[in-house]
Amino acid sequence: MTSANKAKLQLQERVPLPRTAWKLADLAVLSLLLALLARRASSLVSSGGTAAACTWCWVAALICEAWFTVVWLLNMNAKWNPVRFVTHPERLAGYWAGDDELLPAVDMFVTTADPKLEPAVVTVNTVLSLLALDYPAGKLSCYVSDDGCSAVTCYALREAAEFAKLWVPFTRKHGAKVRAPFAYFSSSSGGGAAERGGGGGAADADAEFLRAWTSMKNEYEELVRRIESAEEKSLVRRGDGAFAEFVGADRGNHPTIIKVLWDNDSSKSESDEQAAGDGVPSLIYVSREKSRTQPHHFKAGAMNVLTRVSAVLTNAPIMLNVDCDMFANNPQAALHAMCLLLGFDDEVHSGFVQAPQRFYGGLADDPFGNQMQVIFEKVGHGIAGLQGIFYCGTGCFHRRKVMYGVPPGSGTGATKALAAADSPSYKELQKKFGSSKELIESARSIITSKEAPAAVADLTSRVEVAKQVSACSYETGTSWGQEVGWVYGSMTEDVLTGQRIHAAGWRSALLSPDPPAFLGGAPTGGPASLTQYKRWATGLLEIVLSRHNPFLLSASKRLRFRQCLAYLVIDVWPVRAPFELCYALLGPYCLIANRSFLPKASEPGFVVPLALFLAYNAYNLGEYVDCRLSARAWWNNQRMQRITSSSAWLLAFLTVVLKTVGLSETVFEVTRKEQQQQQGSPSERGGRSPVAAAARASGSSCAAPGFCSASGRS
Ligand SMILES: O=c1ccn([C@@H]2O[C@H](COP(=O)(O)OP(=O)(O)O[C@H]3O[C@H](CO)[C@@H](O)[C@H](O)[C@H]3O)[C@@H](O)[C@H]2O)c(=O)[nH]1
Ligand SMILES: [Mn+2]
Repeated sequence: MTSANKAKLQLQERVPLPRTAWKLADLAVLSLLLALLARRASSLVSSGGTAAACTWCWVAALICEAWFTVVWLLNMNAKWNPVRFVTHPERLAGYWAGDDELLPAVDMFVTTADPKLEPAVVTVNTVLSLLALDYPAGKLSCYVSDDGCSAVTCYALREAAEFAKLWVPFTRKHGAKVRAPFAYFSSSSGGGAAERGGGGGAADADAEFLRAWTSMKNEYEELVRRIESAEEKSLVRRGDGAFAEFVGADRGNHPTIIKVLWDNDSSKSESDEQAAGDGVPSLIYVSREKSRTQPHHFKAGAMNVLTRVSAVLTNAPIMLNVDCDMFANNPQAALHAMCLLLGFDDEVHSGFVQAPQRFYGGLADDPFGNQMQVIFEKVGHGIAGLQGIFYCGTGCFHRRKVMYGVPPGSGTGATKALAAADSPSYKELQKKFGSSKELIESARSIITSKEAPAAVADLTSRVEVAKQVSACSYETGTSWGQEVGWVYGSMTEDVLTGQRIHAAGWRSALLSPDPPAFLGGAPTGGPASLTQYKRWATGLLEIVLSRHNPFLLSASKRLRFRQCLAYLVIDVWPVRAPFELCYALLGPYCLIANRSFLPKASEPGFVVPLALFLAYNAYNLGEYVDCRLSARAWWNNQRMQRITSSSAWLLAFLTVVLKTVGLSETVFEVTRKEQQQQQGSPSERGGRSPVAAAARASGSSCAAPGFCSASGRS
């Protein structure tokens, strides 16, 4: 083994997590389920059709219980061999011999769709946290897709680009632990010298830091104030023409608007004494063309436009995508991800790198059951041990070539020469990627894994080309939305797209550094949360009923069988609804009709359902305890599970039935994002917070500037 390979191995470790006791518990519940089925089947046979209504109940119960057993088996499979990935970003320097130039570039995508449901301040915080990541700024570019076509969002980002010139150097200089300003100012302290490690000349340094902190906080509050007072109409009317393109633009019908808000390259020529290192990453605003006559495919469509726009501008080999409300919580997130993208001997192991969804500001004990901590912990790590974690739509690093449909094995080592030899023809590329010459050339360089093409010198000079590839009609007759890019046809484009990648033979890696790489917002209200569950369930059933059904992919492509079963754990959500509802109604029905669907307490057979009830609930509660969650959270989630199943999942089931018979269409209902504070514990985040203290004193529940005033909106 070469020394380079050794260094590679050390960037990450794949650590199997032992769970012998859990496996025994899995089997115990399974045997009880089987015993229940066996007893029920045998008593049905022996009763031989006496007492018709009773038999009817028992048959229904048998069918439901058989289904529950299938669901249990699916979950068992998904959880059986969990793994964890440990990443060592500090070793990256050794890997490259300290030459940052060798780190791959990353194009970062943020999507926003509605300035009302997704306030611009939220998006701005996400963008700022990405711009301030610990990574060479010249290697990062941030693209924001605005499906809302809002001048306010564009204005907010333009202001954010200005603020970033202060913010990025500030966070780097002081080693800020979290780089979304709202989270930083609600958790850090201007007087917290300890936070920065103290050291010699501490008093002077402290005074200087306090000055810098205070002035930065003022700047941020000013930024928030400007954004919140910005008005669509007056911006558009403004004389300077900066927002001229928004005049008369209707969000469902308008030409493409692309604005280079900041070009990192230009910072190098500028003698800006503020700019530390190589300055601030580029920031590009994109509002793709919309027309009422063309489908726009919701988020998947937006992601594909960003993929193409970035291809003709910066063409980074790695793409990071986050939702507008999901900020980078760990400044080293990109470096940790690189450990997984570069750290395997064979890149097949990390076709993409996904951080589990974690939420900030969530309600205590998860009353709406939408934080899904146990699922991510148990099923997430379990699937990571199979072919790899699912793509969750946000907090994910993709290889561009994987998105372009390149199968594993091409372009590495010995096969590299081969791939170059049968480099696809211009015609083939045109058929797949569409007519743009620039896009075809950039795709060719990605597919053949040639050296990264020289970056475009001046981003603005390419805007016209970028507009061409963002047109509504660009995808017509190409492979976009099918074999290339984000896949169309499901409300859960993320699961569908990840499935295609796994079916191509790639594996994926789970990114779980401490602190978590990204934090997002979860709905804090019942209806929003149920709407979200309904959309997911709709999308999942759409997948099951399409040609992307996991069984078909497993039979015809390289989706592993156990991974296929793992996908089914979530794919069957809506299908669970009718069974769970039926079983829940059996009890009341039997009470009213004076029947029973369970053995009487005096009968010996009673012990099986009783033991199952106890074992199943103890198992579930045990999982919550294992994830350091409260019994209250367990109870809340059990309750929400019943509600979700009999409302959101059931409606999703019916929606897809209606869609299948051609009576309705499915639409993506955007989740409302709330402006709220970061609720990380101050001690964990580094010290007391004067802002929080002030907020407490004034009786306000919100500590983050700019996040209080508007919370009444939701
Ligand atoms: O037409 C649209 C609709 C949505 N979005 C964006 O898509 C993202 C996700 O939308 P959201 O309403 O927040 O949905 P969630 O249910 O919270 O999202 C989860 O589920 C989605 C699939 O249903 C995934 O795409 C997301 O990444 C995942 O976080 C947001 O950034 C939106 O701005 C668009 O860009 N265009
Ligand atoms: Mn969301």
